Amino acid sequence: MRIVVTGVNGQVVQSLVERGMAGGHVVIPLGRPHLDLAESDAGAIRAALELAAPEAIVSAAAYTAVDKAESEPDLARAINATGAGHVAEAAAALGVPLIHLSTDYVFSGEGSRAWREDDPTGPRSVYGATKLAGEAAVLSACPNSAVLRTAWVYSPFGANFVKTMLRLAESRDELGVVADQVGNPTSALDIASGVLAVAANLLADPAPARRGLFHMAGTGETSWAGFAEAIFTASAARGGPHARVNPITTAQFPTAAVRPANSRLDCTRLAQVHGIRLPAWQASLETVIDRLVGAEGTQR
Ligand SMILES: NC(=O)C1=CN([C@@H]2O[C@H](COP(=O)(O)OP(=O)(O)OC[C@H]3O[C@@H](n4cnc5c(N)ncnc54)[C@H](OP(=O)(O)O)[C@@H]3O)[C@@H](O)[C@H]2O)C=CC1
Ligand SMILES: Cc1cn([C@H]2C[C@H](O)[C@@H](COP(=O)(O)OP(=O)(O)O[C@H]3O[C@@H](C)C(=O)[C@@H](O)[C@H]3O)O2)c(=O)[nH]c1=O
Repeated sequence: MRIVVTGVNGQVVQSLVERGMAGGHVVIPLGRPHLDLAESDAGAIRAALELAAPEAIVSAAAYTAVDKAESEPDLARAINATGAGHVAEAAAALGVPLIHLSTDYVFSGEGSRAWREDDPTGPRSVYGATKLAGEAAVLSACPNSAVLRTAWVYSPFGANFVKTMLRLAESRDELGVVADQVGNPTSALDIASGVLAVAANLLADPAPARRGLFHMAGTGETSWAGFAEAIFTASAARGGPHARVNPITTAQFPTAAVRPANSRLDCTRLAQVHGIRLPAWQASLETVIDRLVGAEGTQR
């Protein structure tokens, strides 16, 4: 496949390049200045994508700074909603399938059951609200699309919770980490493999049943505190940085944006329709820590 992906330095973009090339695909990252989701109009976005001659498009660029979005709602909306809609319009005009990524933060966080695709949304943050608007824009502009909601993404690339924990542990013996927000940690490398499989399925048979909204997250759940403990156990086993985790409540860790307490995603539909189930998050974490913590126990 010849896949064009929006963004260059993003976690999912870099994972797609790595997994795509390993699988014999051509993956072309398309980023600023040629494709700026905040600045480019619909015509410029379409021209940039058309020039790259995709067989499928992956929309992985987004405004992902959850707290900062609270004070930059217009920019977050321009990228996550308007920009995503323009990418979808282009995919429809070019007649190629589109895979668009979205988030667990579209949900309110109430209850304790894992969220299904048809559950009511209720974002608590600007980031979540703009991503939800992006989903609607994509689904209405490009019928041959799959919107994949994922969660708690980490990888050897970019910025993420795993790298933050390892960095903080370089200078602290103990860290307070919230224990009352629960979700599904997801490796961007696993997302990349899942995205490639969905793209191949849509190219082979774009039946309406294969399109639409899907949840795609790591198998198994934990809290941020549980995730941090697993990170430090895996890092310590390799001689890397580690700290004691002090489980705290959300109220004890004030942030600009409200995060869902229950972020669990039910990924049954993806398994039934596309035959895809991501690995257990603990196994994928080991793979990523292997790459982040060097043989001599230092952070790479
Ligand atoms: N990170 C997470 O925990 C989660 C992420 N998601 C979703 O998954 C997708 C991928 O996330 P992830 O890989 O972590 O994202 P990152 O934060 O790692 O990367 C964001 C990407 O978006 C690009 N970008 C930002 N602003 C613009 C702009 N104005 N024009 C063009 N590109 C822009 C960045 O550009 P550049 O290459 O120039 O840096 C970068 O490639 C996103 O849709 C996100 O909402 C869903 C759930 C969890
Ligand atoms: C750094 C730190 C965070 N926390 C808490 C704050 C928050 O509730 C939780 C996660 O913090 P972060 O800010 O790293 O993660 P956050 O930016 O909220 O991560 C989210 O990113 C967006 C893009 C998504 O789509 C979501 O799925 C999710 O992955 O951990 C602590 O309790 N202690 C700490 O030392």
